[in-house]
Amino acid sequence: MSIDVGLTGNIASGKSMISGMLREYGAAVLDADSVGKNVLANNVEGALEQVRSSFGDGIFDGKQLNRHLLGNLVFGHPDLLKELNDIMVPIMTRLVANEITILHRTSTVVVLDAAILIEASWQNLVDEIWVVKASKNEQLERLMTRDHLARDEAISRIEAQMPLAQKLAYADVIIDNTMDVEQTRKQVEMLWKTRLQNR
Ligand SMILES: CC(C)(COP(=O)(O)OP(=O)(O)OC[C@H]1O[C@@H](n2cnc3c(N)ncnc32)[C@H](O)[C@@H]1O)[C@@H](O)C(=O)NCCC(=O)NCCS
Ligand SMILES: Nc1ncnc2c1ncn2[C@@H]1O[C@H](COP(=O)(O)OP(=O)(O)OP(=O)(O)O)[C@@H](O)[C@H]1O
Repeated sequence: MSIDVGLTGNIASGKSMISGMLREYGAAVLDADSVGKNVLANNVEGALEQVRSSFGDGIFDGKQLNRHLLGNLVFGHPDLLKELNDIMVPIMTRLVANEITILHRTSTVVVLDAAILIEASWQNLVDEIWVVKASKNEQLERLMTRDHLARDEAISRIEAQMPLAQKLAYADVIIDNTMDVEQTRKQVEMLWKTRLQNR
């Protein structure tokens, strides 16, 4: 029997690191950030044109979308983030659902790595929800380092997301990533062995 795991948690909490570990054990991983990037890079269903007509030419360098500028715009303004989500989420939902079906042709375990899993109602696409826990300070430090963001840019990205406490209410499994990487790896190894390995 196959299984779909929705791996969520807030920005820079460690989802990609954990999905990378699950991939090493044998899971197929679908990264929602990559799906979103593909939608805009390839103008899937006219998304890029919709973004230009909603947000204007100021976030483009010629024909090229400046993702950093769009991020600075929407993450500071909930109404604008909603406008972007209204364009992106329906398109991404179709792609994510389709991709999960395709991945199941070759893998029994599929992990959907998505910060917006609950916000996008993708909990309906998976069997279990795993939530990664990190403190806001850890998110902030890791985000500034990873994405070379200024403190205020990083804070606005963190504050734009559904609070962790709300996500935890949906959790079948909680992964504590507040310690060092080895402590997290031990939890992931145990979860693989007890919940996924024999699928
Ligand atoms: C606003 C955009 C252009 C900023 O691009 P940028 O390259 O700076 O960031 P990137 O896409 O790598 O996202 C970084 C992180 O931001 C957070 N994030 C991204 N989009 C959202 C969103 N709509 N709501 C809440 N958090 C988000 C996630 O934690 C994500 O991992 C981009 O994030 C985007 O197109 N977002 C809408 C599509 C989407 O929801 N993607 C995320 C799926 S999890
Ligand atoms: N326990 C940890 N200790 C130290 N650094 C960590 C730990 N966990 C993750 N990191 C680092 O923090 C950064 C953020 O982790 P990661 O990219 O996995 O987060 P994410 O949840 O996938 O973020 P996003 O929502 O933006 O996709 C990475 O540079 C990662 O190497």
